[in-house]
This record gives sequence, structure tokens and C-alpha cells, in this order.
Amino acid sequence: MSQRPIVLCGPSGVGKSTLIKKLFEEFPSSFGFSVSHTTRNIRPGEVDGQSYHFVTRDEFERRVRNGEFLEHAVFGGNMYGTTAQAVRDVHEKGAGRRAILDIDAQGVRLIKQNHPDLNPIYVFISPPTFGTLKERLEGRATDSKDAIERRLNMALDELAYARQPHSFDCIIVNQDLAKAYEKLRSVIQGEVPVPSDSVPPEDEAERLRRSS
Ligand SMILES: Nc1ncnc2c1ncn2[C@@H]1O[C@H](COP(=O)(O)OP(=O)(O)OP(=O)(O)O)[C@@H](O)[C@H]1O
Repeated sequence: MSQRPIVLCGPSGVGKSTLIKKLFEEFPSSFGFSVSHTTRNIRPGEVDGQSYHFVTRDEFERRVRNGEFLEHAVFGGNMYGTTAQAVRDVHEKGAGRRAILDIDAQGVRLIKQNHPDLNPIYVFISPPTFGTLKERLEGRATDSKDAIERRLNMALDELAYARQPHSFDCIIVNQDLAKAYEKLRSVIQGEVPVPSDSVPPEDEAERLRRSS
């Protein structure tokens, strides 16, 4: 198997975690997640460098200025992010495991601009329709109404980016989970060319949200 990192991108609720979980179940020691940086305090039982890289806000901001992060965000007043080095470490320090990244379209743009040496395989997981995505987010029952609204608004950008030609190596529409998983596995195992699906055109739900 090649060791190119895998970048999975797609709107929240499309099924990325579900697909990654299946991969880990089938190949328990082939893949690894990168260790994120955070400014939050270390909790009992956590190990610096394993759970997270715990750093001060000054240190975090210095790394942001250096362009080290593929993505970073603030949650509950603390900063979290993934550095390019953390992705390289999965391979170099993780006994040859292959890095899987679950990142948003903005993160994909940053890798392409700032860290092309990572040379990942870019896969976009698409919902069958925008309306289906809404149903999945509501059905998951883990997100507040506000969070669902935010995620659906963000999904508009993700879908617009994925509809641009050549933004991803492969697009997989997650309609039937078993079929989507088979396709993902083929892409990862380098059985290329795996025929790419197309991001579906705007449906009524997406059109209404874009115009509101
Ligand atoms: N093909 C599918 N058909 C129907 N339901 C699905 C399918 N794939 C995933 N789901 C369901 O959709 C919901 C969202 O999936 P999941 O949590 O994996 O999304 P995600 O893309 O990882 O979201 P986030 O980025 O917010 O973590 C879950 O309840 C999951 O069981």
C-alpha cells in the first residue's frame, strides 16, 4: 500500500466518521490520526504528545504565523489545530501507519497552497442531495438546532468547492454506505482510476439556503 496521506473532506454529517470507523475496523493497524495541538489545560490521564501537543497560546500563535497549521479553530476559548508535521509524524513515528485527515475545504486549500509536499490523496464525500444531508444531521441527534444551521451553511461552501473541476482526486457520493465504503477502500488501496462520482446539482433545499 502506498503511504500517501488520505484527506477526507465533506460537509459535516455526510458520513466521514462512519466511513473512517469502518476502515479502522477492517484495517486496525494500517491507519493513524495525527496528534493535534491545543492551548487547553492538560487533563488527568492525558499524555502530552499523545492525546494532544499541549502548548501555550503564544506558542500556538507563533506556529500559526509560521504557517505550520493545516487548520486551526477556537472551541470554548481554546485553540486547536493540526500541523503538517503532525501528519508527517504519523508515518515517521507511527510504525508506518498511514495518516487519515478529516478536514474542511479551507484545510484542503491550505495544504495545496502551503504544504504540497504532503501529497495526499484528496477524497470528497458528498451527500446524495443537500436535503439528505439535512436529514442526516437532524437524525444524528447530537447537534443543537443552531449547530445544525451552522453546519448546513458551511456545507454550501464545501459543495461549491467540490464542484470546481480538479479540486479532488475522487468524489464519492455516500448514498449507500456499503458501496461508498467499497469505493473509498479501492481509492485508498491505489486501485486507480476509481471512477469518480459527481457532486449532485443543487436541489431545492440548497437553492433556498443559498438565496436566504
Ligand atoms: N450512507 C448512509 N446512509 C444513511 N445514513 C448514513 C450514511 N452514512 C452515514 N449515515 C449517518 O449519517 C449521520 C452522520 O454521519 P457521521 O457522523 O459519520 O458524519 P461526519 O461526516 O463524520 O460528520 P462530522 O464532520 O460532523 O463529524 C450518522 O447518524 C450516520 O449513521
